Amino acid sequence: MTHQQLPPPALEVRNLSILFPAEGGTFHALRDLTFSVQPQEFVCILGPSGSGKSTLLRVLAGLLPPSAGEIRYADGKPPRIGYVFQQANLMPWRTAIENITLPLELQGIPRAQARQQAQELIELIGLKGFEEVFPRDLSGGMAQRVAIARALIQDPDLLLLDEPFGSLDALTRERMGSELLHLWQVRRKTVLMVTHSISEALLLSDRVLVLTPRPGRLALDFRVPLPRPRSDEMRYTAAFGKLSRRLKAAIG
Ligand SMILES: Nc1ncnc2c1ncn2[C@@H]1O[C@H](COP(=O)(O)OP(=O)(O)OP(=O)(O)O)[C@@H](O)[C@H]1O
Repeated sequence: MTHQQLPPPALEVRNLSILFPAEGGTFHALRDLTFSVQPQEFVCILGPSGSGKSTLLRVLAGLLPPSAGEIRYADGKPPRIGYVFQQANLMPWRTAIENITLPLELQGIPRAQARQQAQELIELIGLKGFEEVFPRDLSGGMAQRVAIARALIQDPDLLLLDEPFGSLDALTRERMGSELLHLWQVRRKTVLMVTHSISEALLLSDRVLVLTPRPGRLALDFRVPLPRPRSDEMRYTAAFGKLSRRLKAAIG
Protein backbone atom coordinates (compact mmCIF):
# COMPACT_ATOMS: atom_id res chain seq x y z
CA MET A 1 0.00 0.00 0.00
CA THR A 2 1.37 3.44 -0.88
CA HIS A 3 1.35 6.06 1.78
CA GLN A 4 0.63 9.52 0.45
CA GLN A 5 2.43 12.10 2.53
CA LEU A 6 0.58 15.37 3.04
CA PRO A 7 2.56 18.60 3.41
CA PRO A 8 2.40 20.16 6.89
CA PRO A 9 -0.83 22.16 7.29
CA ALA A 10 -0.69 25.90 6.60
CA LEU A 11 -2.47 26.35 9.89
CA GLU A 12 -3.83 24.24 12.70
CA VAL A 13 -6.51 25.35 15.10
CA ARG A 14 -6.63 23.28 18.26
CA ASN A 15 -9.37 23.41 20.89
CA LEU A 16 -9.89 27.10 20.23
CA SER A 17 -12.37 28.91 22.46
CA ILE A 18 -13.20 32.59 22.58
CA LEU A 19 -14.92 34.17 25.55
CA PHE A 20 -16.34 37.67 25.48
CA PRO A 21 -17.48 39.72 28.44
CA ALA A 22 -21.25 39.91 28.85
CA GLU A 23 -23.63 41.24 31.44
CA GLY A 24 -22.99 39.34 34.64
CA GLY A 25 -20.01 37.34 33.32
CA THR A 26 -18.76 36.00 30.02
CA PHE A 27 -20.11 34.01 27.08
CA HIS A 28 -18.54 31.66 24.58
CA ALA A 29 -18.49 33.04 21.04
CA LEU A 30 -16.46 30.00 19.88
CA ARG A 31 -16.11 26.74 21.72
CA ASP A 32 -13.49 24.03 21.29
CA LEU A 33 -12.84 24.37 17.57
CA THR A 34 -10.30 22.03 16.04
CA PHE A 35 -9.41 21.89 12.34
CA SER A 36 -6.46 22.33 10.03
CA VAL A 37 -6.03 23.91 6.62
CA GLN A 38 -3.64 22.68 3.94
CA PRO A 39 -1.42 25.06 1.96
CA GLN A 40 -3.32 26.53 -1.01
CA GLU A 41 -6.60 25.10 0.21
CA PHE A 42 -9.75 27.18 -0.27
CA VAL A 43 -11.94 26.84 2.82
CA CYS A 44 -15.32 28.48 3.31
CA ILE A 45 -16.89 29.09 6.71
CA LEU A 46 -20.67 28.91 6.87
CA GLY A 47 -22.92 29.34 9.87
CA PRO A 48 -25.89 31.24 11.20
CA SER A 49 -25.58 34.88 12.23
CA GLY A 50 -23.68 35.20 15.50
CA SER A 51 -21.99 31.80 15.25
CA GLY A 52 -18.57 33.42 15.50
CA LYS A 53 -17.40 33.36 11.86
CA SER A 54 -15.92 36.87 11.88
CA THR A 55 -14.49 36.24 15.33
CA LEU A 56 -12.69 33.19 13.97
CA LEU A 57 -11.10 35.24 11.17
CA ARG A 58 -10.02 37.89 13.66
CA VAL A 59 -8.29 35.25 15.78
CA LEU A 60 -6.57 33.78 12.71
CA ALA A 61 -5.37 37.26 11.74
CA GLY A 62 -3.85 37.70 15.19
CA LEU A 63 -6.21 40.58 16.03
CA LEU A 64 -7.76 38.68 18.95
CA PRO A 65 -5.94 36.27 21.27
CA PRO A 66 -7.51 32.84 21.94
CA SER A 67 -9.16 32.53 25.37
CA ALA A 68 -8.18 28.84 25.27
CA GLY A 69 -6.54 26.56 22.74
CA GLU A 70 -3.97 27.49 20.14
CA ILE A 71 -3.24 28.29 16.51
CA ARG A 72 -0.17 26.86 14.86
CA TYR A 73 1.23 28.03 11.55
CA ALA A 74 3.31 26.00 9.10
CA ASP A 75 6.72 27.42 9.92
CA GLY A 76 5.98 28.36 13.50
CA LYS A 77 5.44 32.06 12.90
CA PRO A 78 2.32 33.91 11.76
CA PRO A 79 2.10 34.12 7.97
CA ARG A 80 1.66 37.28 5.93
CA ILE A 81 -2.05 37.92 5.91
CA GLY A 82 -4.37 39.70 3.47
CA TYR A 83 -7.75 40.65 4.95
CA VAL A 84 -10.85 41.72 3.02
CA PHE A 85 -14.09 42.84 4.69
CA GLN A 86 -17.67 43.17 3.51
CA GLN A 87 -17.13 46.88 2.95
CA ALA A 88 -14.18 47.85 0.78
CA ASN A 89 -13.03 50.58 3.23
CA LEU A 90 -11.11 52.49 0.59
CA MET A 91 -9.46 55.83 1.21
CA PRO A 92 -11.74 58.31 -0.55
CA TRP A 93 -8.97 60.76 -1.40
CA ARG A 94 -6.85 58.16 -3.20
CA THR A 95 -7.58 56.75 -6.67
CA ALA A 96 -8.14 53.02 -7.23
CA ILE A 97 -4.49 52.37 -8.00
CA GLU A 98 -3.34 54.56 -5.11
CA ASN A 99 -5.51 52.50 -2.75
CA ILE A 100 -3.93 49.31 -4.09
CA THR A 101 -0.37 50.58 -3.72
CA LEU A 102 -0.91 51.94 -0.21
CA PRO A 103 0.37 48.87 1.71
CA LEU A 104 3.59 48.93 -0.34
CA GLU A 105 4.05 52.67 0.13
CA LEU A 106 3.66 52.20 3.89
CA GLN A 107 6.52 49.71 3.68
CA GLY A 108 8.66 52.38 2.00
CA ILE A 109 8.60 50.84 -1.48
CA PRO A 110 9.07 53.59 -4.11
CA ARG A 111 5.85 54.75 -5.72
CA ALA A 112 6.86 53.84 -9.28
CA GLN A 113 7.74 50.30 -8.25
CA ALA A 114 4.51 49.94 -6.25
CA ARG A 115 2.47 51.10 -9.25
CA GLN A 116 4.17 48.57 -11.47
CA GLN A 117 3.25 45.76 -9.09
CA ALA A 118 -0.32 47.06 -8.83
CA GLN A 119 -0.70 47.10 -12.61
CA GLU A 120 -0.31 43.34 -12.86
CA LEU A 121 -3.07 42.81 -10.28
CA ILE A 122 -5.30 45.39 -11.94
CA GLU A 123 -5.26 43.36 -15.12
CA LEU A 124 -5.80 40.08 -13.30
CA ILE A 125 -8.78 41.35 -11.34
CA GLY A 126 -10.56 43.24 -14.12
CA LEU A 127 -9.85 46.81 -13.09
CA LYS A 128 -8.15 47.95 -16.27
CA GLY A 129 -9.27 51.44 -17.20
CA PHE A 130 -10.34 52.22 -13.63
CA GLU A 131 -6.86 52.94 -12.26
CA GLU A 132 -7.37 56.68 -11.82
CA VAL A 133 -11.01 56.57 -10.66
CA PHE A 134 -11.80 57.70 -7.12
CA PRO A 135 -13.81 55.40 -4.79
CA ARG A 136 -16.96 57.56 -4.99
CA ASP A 137 -17.18 56.79 -8.70
CA LEU A 138 -16.63 53.03 -8.38
CA SER A 139 -19.49 50.51 -8.28
CA GLY A 140 -19.67 48.16 -5.28
CA GLY A 141 -18.13 45.34 -7.31
CA MET A 142 -15.30 47.55 -8.57
CA ALA A 143 -14.57 48.85 -5.06
CA GLN A 144 -14.39 45.28 -3.78
CA ARG A 145 -11.99 44.38 -6.60
CA VAL A 146 -9.75 47.21 -5.39
CA ALA A 147 -9.96 45.89 -1.81
CA ILE A 148 -8.98 42.39 -2.98
CA ALA A 149 -6.09 43.73 -5.06
CA ARG A 150 -4.93 45.79 -2.05
CA ALA A 151 -4.93 42.62 0.05
CA LEU A 152 -3.03 40.65 -2.61
CA ILE A 153 -0.34 43.21 -3.36
CA GLN A 154 1.72 42.17 -0.37
CA ASP A 155 1.67 38.59 -1.66
CA PRO A 156 0.08 37.19 1.51
CA ASP A 157 0.44 33.53 2.42
CA LEU A 158 -3.05 33.51 3.86
CA LEU A 159 -6.05 35.39 2.49
CA LEU A 160 -8.90 36.01 4.95
CA LEU A 161 -12.15 37.11 3.32
CA ASP A 162 -15.04 38.15 5.56
CA GLU A 163 -18.17 38.07 3.40
CA PRO A 164 -16.38 40.02 0.68
CA PHE A 165 -19.40 39.95 -1.64
CA GLY A 166 -22.07 40.35 1.04
CA SER A 167 -23.02 43.88 0.03
CA LEU A 168 -23.22 43.22 -3.72
CA ASP A 169 -26.26 42.44 -5.85
CA ALA A 170 -26.78 38.78 -6.81
CA LEU A 171 -25.43 38.98 -10.37
CA THR A 172 -22.34 40.99 -9.45
CA ARG A 173 -21.79 38.57 -6.61
CA GLU A 174 -21.80 35.58 -8.96
CA ARG A 175 -19.39 37.31 -11.30
CA MET A 176 -17.07 38.25 -8.43
CA GLY A 177 -17.15 34.64 -7.24
CA SER A 178 -15.99 33.43 -10.66
CA GLU A 179 -13.25 36.05 -10.73
CA LEU A 180 -12.06 35.08 -7.28
CA LEU A 181 -11.92 31.48 -8.42
CA HIS A 182 -9.81 32.49 -11.41
CA LEU A 183 -7.53 34.57 -9.18
CA TRP A 184 -7.07 31.67 -6.79
CA GLN A 185 -6.24 29.34 -9.68
CA VAL A 186 -3.53 31.76 -10.82
CA ARG A 187 -2.15 32.87 -7.45
CA ARG A 188 -2.86 29.76 -5.36
CA LYS A 189 -3.18 31.27 -1.90
CA THR A 190 -4.48 29.56 1.20
CA VAL A 191 -7.93 31.11 1.55
CA LEU A 192 -10.43 31.20 4.40
CA MET A 193 -13.65 32.90 3.40
CA VAL A 194 -16.75 33.62 5.45
CA THR A 195 -19.97 33.54 3.47
CA HIS A 196 -23.70 33.18 4.03
CA SER A 197 -24.16 31.68 0.59
CA ILE A 198 -24.22 27.90 0.33
CA SER A 199 -23.83 27.97 -3.46
CA GLU A 200 -20.86 30.36 -3.24
CA ALA A 201 -19.19 28.06 -0.70
CA LEU A 202 -19.75 24.98 -2.87
CA LEU A 203 -18.63 26.58 -6.10
CA LEU A 204 -15.45 28.11 -4.70
CA SER A 205 -14.08 25.95 -1.95
CA ASP A 206 -12.32 22.66 -1.39
CA ARG A 207 -13.83 22.38 2.08
CA VAL A 208 -16.66 23.95 3.98
CA LEU A 209 -16.62 24.35 7.76
CA VAL A 210 -20.10 24.78 9.19
CA LEU A 211 -20.42 26.41 12.62
CA THR A 212 -23.31 25.84 15.02
CA PRO A 213 -25.42 28.70 16.41
CA ARG A 214 -23.75 30.52 19.29
CA PRO A 215 -21.49 29.29 20.74
CA GLY A 216 -19.83 28.37 17.46
CA ARG A 217 -18.66 24.77 17.41
CA LEU A 218 -17.77 22.76 14.37
CA ALA A 219 -21.04 21.22 13.11
CA LEU A 220 -19.53 19.84 9.90
CA ASP A 221 -16.15 19.68 8.19
CA PHE A 222 -17.19 18.96 4.62
CA ARG A 223 -14.94 18.17 1.63
CA VAL A 224 -16.59 19.44 -1.56
CA PRO A 225 -16.58 16.54 -4.01
CA LEU A 226 -16.92 18.69 -7.15
CA PRO A 227 -14.17 18.46 -9.79
CA ARG A 228 -12.03 21.43 -10.76
CA PRO A 229 -11.97 23.59 -12.75
CA ARG A 230 -15.40 24.69 -11.57
CA SER A 231 -17.82 26.69 -13.67
CA ASP A 232 -20.99 28.66 -13.00
CA GLU A 233 -22.93 25.99 -14.90
CA MET A 234 -22.29 23.57 -12.04
CA ARG A 235 -24.78 25.48 -9.91
CA TYR A 236 -27.58 24.02 -11.99
CA THR A 237 -26.61 20.33 -11.78
CA ALA A 238 -28.40 17.71 -9.69
CA ALA A 239 -25.17 16.91 -7.81
CA PHE A 240 -24.87 20.57 -6.78
CA GLY A 241 -28.47 20.60 -5.56
CA LYS A 242 -27.85 17.53 -3.46
CA LEU A 243 -24.73 19.04 -1.86
CA SER A 244 -26.61 22.29 -1.17
CA ARG A 245 -29.30 20.39 0.68
CA ARG A 246 -26.67 18.58 2.73
CA LEU A 247 -25.08 21.89 3.81
CA LYS A 248 -28.44 23.51 4.45
CA ALA A 249 -29.38 20.67 6.78
CA ALA A 250 -26.07 21.10 8.67
CA ILE A 251 -26.66 24.83 9.14
CA GLY A 252 -30.10 24.03 10.52
N1 LIG B 1 -15.59 42.37 20.79
C1 LIG B 1 -16.70 41.73 21.17
N2 LIG B 1 -17.19 41.86 22.43
C2 LIG B 1 -18.31 41.21 22.84
N3 LIG B 1 -19.04 40.39 22.04
C3 LIG B 1 -18.62 40.24 20.76
C4 LIG B 1 -17.43 40.89 20.26
N4 LIG B 1 -17.26 40.55 18.96
C5 LIG B 1 -18.28 39.72 18.65
N5 LIG B 1 -19.09 39.54 19.71
C6 LIG B 1 -20.28 38.66 19.79
O1 LIG B 1 -19.82 37.34 19.50
C7 LIG B 1 -20.79 36.63 18.72
C8 LIG B 1 -20.17 36.17 17.42
O2 LIG B 1 -19.98 37.32 16.60
P1 LIG B 1 -19.41 37.22 15.11
O3 LIG B 1 -19.48 38.58 14.52
O4 LIG B 1 -18.11 36.52 15.10
O5 LIG B 1 -20.50 36.27 14.42
P2 LIG B 1 -20.76 35.98 12.87
O6 LIG B 1 -21.02 34.51 12.74
O7 LIG B 1 -19.63 36.53 12.06
O8 LIG B 1 -22.08 36.80 12.61
P3 LIG B 1 -22.71 37.44 11.25
O9 LIG B 1 -22.97 36.28 10.34
O10 LIG B 1 -23.95 38.11 11.71
O11 LIG B 1 -21.67 38.38 10.69
C9 LIG B 1 -21.97 37.59 18.54
O12 LIG B 1 -22.91 37.32 19.54
C10 LIG B 1 -21.32 38.96 18.73
O13 LIG B 1 -22.27 39.89 19.22
